[in-house]
Amino acid sequence: MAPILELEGVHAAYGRIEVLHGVDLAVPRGAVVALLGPNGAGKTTLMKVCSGRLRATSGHVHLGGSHVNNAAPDALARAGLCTIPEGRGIFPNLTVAENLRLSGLVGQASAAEIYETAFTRFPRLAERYDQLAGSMSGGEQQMLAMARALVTNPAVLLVDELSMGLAPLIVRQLYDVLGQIADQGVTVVAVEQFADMALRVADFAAVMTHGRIVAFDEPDVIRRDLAALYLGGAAA
Ligand SMILES: Nc1ncnc2c1ncn2[C@@H]1O[C@H](COP(=O)(O)OP(=O)(O)OP(=O)(O)O)[C@@H](O)[C@H]1O
Repeated sequence: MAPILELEGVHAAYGRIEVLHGVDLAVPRGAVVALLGPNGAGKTTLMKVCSGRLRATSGHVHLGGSHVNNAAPDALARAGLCTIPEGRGIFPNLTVAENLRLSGLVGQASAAEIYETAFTRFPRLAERYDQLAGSMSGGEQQMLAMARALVTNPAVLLVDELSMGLAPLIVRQLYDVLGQIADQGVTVVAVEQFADMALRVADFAAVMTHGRIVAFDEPDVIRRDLAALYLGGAAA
């Protein structure tokens, strides 16, 4: 089956400094792909290119078979690509309910449908319906970010550092939910520093160092080779 998200020879830069040096990545439809790599490897930059927040200077990005290099973030969202950015992208001064209603606009769902989707998956958010998002715990905020993504009914979900600032137990629970979301047919790409957590639910893992993908394989293979890949970079 053709990959749902595919990158070919993608280069990207901040000003004159190139950060992605020819990224090739094929994300199979319905899979969970963990995108691993050391600090500064370019993982977040790759997410930005995929979600239309940074233009590739060359190369190709395909979503569902369509060429989407220069597509704007809102057009990509309508095409089924949803991003949970580093820092979660929620509105801290709005309530849980308001945050959910805003995201639902993308899919044109009613408020009742939005709440049902979000609260079925995350009952704890229902208890905090009127609470300001910024006053919730980090784990609850990440649940809200995931719920906001879910209500857009995405085909592909890009998640950047789900674990950021959270206790390992919470991270484990959130990854379990991500696995359940994937079981419903959503393709997931999860950028993660804590390789173990992401590899537990991943179908495949990609390792990025120095702006290139240096390995793509099943989690057990990547787990075994991870240290060498991080250190060697160009070894694979
Ligand atoms: N807005 C920016 N302007 C200039 N350089 C940037 C910018 N954002 C990132 N960089 C640089 O690009 C490189 C890749 O950064 P990126 O955030 O993509 O890496 P990462 O793999 O996600 O790292 P981390 O795991 O630490 O978040 C780094 O050298 C970083 O300093």
